[in-house]
Amino acid sequence: MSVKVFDTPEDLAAAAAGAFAEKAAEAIARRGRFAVALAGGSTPRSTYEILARDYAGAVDWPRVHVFFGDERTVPPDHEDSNYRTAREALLDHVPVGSVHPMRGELPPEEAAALYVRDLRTFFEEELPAFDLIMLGIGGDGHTASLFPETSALGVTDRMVVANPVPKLDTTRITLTAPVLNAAREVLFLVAGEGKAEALKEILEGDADPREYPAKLVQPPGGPGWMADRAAASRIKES
Ligand SMILES: O=C1O[C@H](COP(=O)(O)O)[C@@H](O)[C@H](O)[C@H]1O
Repeated sequence: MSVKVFDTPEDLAAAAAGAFAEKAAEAIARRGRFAVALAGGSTPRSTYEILARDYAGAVDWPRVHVFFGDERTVPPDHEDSNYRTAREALLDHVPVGSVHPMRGELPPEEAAALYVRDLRTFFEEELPAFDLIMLGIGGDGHTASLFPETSALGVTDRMVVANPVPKLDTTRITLTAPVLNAAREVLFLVAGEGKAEALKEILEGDADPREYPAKLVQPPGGPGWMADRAAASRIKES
């Protein structure tokens, strides 16, 4: 598995923004639209800011359709909301074609069911073929809101689920592995020393995917990985 390693988180963010723009141009040239699922958490914020600042005129934004890989069960203006991060950093600044937030303010089962409906309406196919899914990882090996040893990990017959996460005493809304693995491209962004051990286990360890759920993400061609030097400090140089 090859990992692109960057000296700083800023270099990583700049490269990720460039990759986003490149994938968008390719998808729009081939299919007339770019359907992307954004990552949550803090890592991608600077990538979104660079896209808003440096790519405002360089991406055909009205043909970009924005979805989310996961959401916290909070209202859209809450500081923990993945939608809020994306809106503040990117979506308020560029004229995207459509935005599809997960409804974190609703009961999570209802939010998951609504998102399934949203995906079906947009993609009109059994499994959505996202042009790009951006993901992060947690220091515990989770990705999207697929946390270690949680019920969502074994789900193969639903696209979106409400996933109870006992250790956080909450429930998250998340795309499931079949959707992540049906994407044309998946790109992981990983920054910081706190992710180094998990990244090593995910890429080089033989632990079960139930322990490191990011291992479940295996789209055709494999996922792409971009990491800063701190996150990549324990993997074999690639
Ligand atoms: O909880 C989450 O964690 C991961 C990683 O977040 P980060 O703050 O360490 O960047 C994220 O990818 C996921 O979408 C998010 O909801």
